Amino acid sequence: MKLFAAEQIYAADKFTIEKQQITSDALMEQAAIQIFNWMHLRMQGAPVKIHLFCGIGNNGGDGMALARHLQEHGYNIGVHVVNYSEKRSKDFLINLDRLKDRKIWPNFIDSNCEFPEIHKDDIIVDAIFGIGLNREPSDWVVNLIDHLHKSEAFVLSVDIPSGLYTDKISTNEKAIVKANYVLSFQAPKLIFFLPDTGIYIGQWEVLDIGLDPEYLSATEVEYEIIGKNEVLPMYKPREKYTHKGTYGHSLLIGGSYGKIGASILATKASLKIGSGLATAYVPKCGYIPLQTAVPEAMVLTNSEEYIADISYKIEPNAIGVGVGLGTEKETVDAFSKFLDSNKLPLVVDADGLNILSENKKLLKKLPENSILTPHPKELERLIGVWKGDFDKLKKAKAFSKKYTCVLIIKGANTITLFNGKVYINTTGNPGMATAGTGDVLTGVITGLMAQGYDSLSAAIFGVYLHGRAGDMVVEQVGYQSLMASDILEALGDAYIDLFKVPEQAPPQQEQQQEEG
Ligand SMILES: NC(=O)C1=CN([C@@H]2O[C@H](COP(=O)(O)OP(=O)(O)OC[C@H]3O[C@@H](n4cnc5c(N)ncnc54)[C@H](OP(=O)(O)O)[C@@H]3O)[C@@H](O)[C@H]2O)[C@H](O)CC1
Ligand SMILES: [K+]
Repeated sequence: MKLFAAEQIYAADKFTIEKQQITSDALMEQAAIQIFNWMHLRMQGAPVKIHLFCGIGNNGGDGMALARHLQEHGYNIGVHVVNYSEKRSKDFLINLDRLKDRKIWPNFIDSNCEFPEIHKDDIIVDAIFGIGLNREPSDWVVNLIDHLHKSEAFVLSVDIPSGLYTDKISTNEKAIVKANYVLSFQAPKLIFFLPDTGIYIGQWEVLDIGLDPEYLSATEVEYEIIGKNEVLPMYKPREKYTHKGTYGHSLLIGGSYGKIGASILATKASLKIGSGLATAYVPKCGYIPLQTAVPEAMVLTNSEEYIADISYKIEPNAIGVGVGLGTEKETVDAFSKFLDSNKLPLVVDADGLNILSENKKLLKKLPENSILTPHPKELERLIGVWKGDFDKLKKAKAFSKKYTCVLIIKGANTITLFNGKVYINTTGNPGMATAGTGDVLTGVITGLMAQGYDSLSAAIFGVYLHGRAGDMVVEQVGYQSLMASDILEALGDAYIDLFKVPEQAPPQQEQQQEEG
């Protein structure tokens, strides 16, 4: 699903208004009705007090129009205008008048006013700022936001939590509304998925307000979120008259004394994801563990406790390197020599990444379209420190461009970057923050490449399947007990699930069906 920048949303508004020959306040009305339907379906006329805090722009206008619909259906509302500027938007004013026509007189709040009392069981609708925030809110608005938080009431934010910018990080965390739920128009926003800003969003849902679908589909975006709909077209079905050679040979280079488990996990994962053959290249101390734990795999060995040379006669289709590798001087030299002769794009993880960041000149030796899979600390060693998520993305994009590599930034929403585009994964859970899950991911991606997936597809699809396997197995074992081997075992279920459960219909469609 595409994630649009604020300017693209404003442009889509303009285009839709012209094409459909409607007014901008009709679009606002559409947005407000969608929110009203959402609330009404859940609240069923409950007499809970709803406090609507509305700014003076179009986000506030949405709130004012919503207030009118709630009032018309008998809800117990209090409308508060957060009067932070004299520059009220046209559609805000139209909706203010419509409220007044119905004898609803909002409470105007400014720097000199007492804030309204809010009870813990009330509901707050946050329509103070939307995607138009362009500077830090005044101190009194920050105090108001603090007042909202102190009430402990449920907060429903319109479009985005007020105080979040769409393209940068706020300098004052107190100026940001913590939303229990966000109803976002047309598409989710990038900030919902970044660690610095995602913390302000409990849950989110998208409401279709009728922006022109053709315009949206023709609009090129920098950011996409990846769910089942996005990965399904990548899937390569298994054909009848084929054999193990058809599905490629994965080579997993890694392991050292005490870290042979990493090689076992990666090698097994490459087979579990469908590689026809797999070979583990490990130091001798890994020979028996590997042959015992993964009888399906072949094993090549080198010196005793760590890899001191990388040479082989096999012809793999994909190579994953780095898991459990260690950073001994001889290993670094072996890796460097290997890079001189190797032509296949690599999947590099763990100590492979550490060696690269300690010896940056080796980065130039990586074949084009190699995949690097750092967690945040490893990323920092590669690209340097960053100031906030947007700076991190900028630096990561520049890095991926400079070395023509796919960069996978592991985290709560794992992010894949390539060729200036960013793909945000939606599967996975906190239970996966545990030893060995990265090794499994390396094996998964290597195994996909062995089967002929190009680097970017292998990265996106592999991250999705790995997360989905984690999500499926966590339901049986729970967050705390989830182990990397459990993910391995669930990879097959993740594949089957691709075709089993249709992706949930967007909520507003369900709503219309129920109502109609
Ligand atoms: N297609 C859609 O998604 C639709 C979305 N709608 C809603 O519209 C908002 C965006 O509305 P907009 O009026 O552009 O912006 P805001 O409501 O977020 O902000 C209003 C103005 O406030 C000024 N501003 C910005 N930051 C501050 C600040 N810190 N202090 C005071 N004032 C501030 C700014 O104007 P300036 O000229 O003063 O710079 C903003 O313009 C979107 O989020 C949706 O909720 C439509 O209703 C339907 C279509
Ligand atoms: K808001």
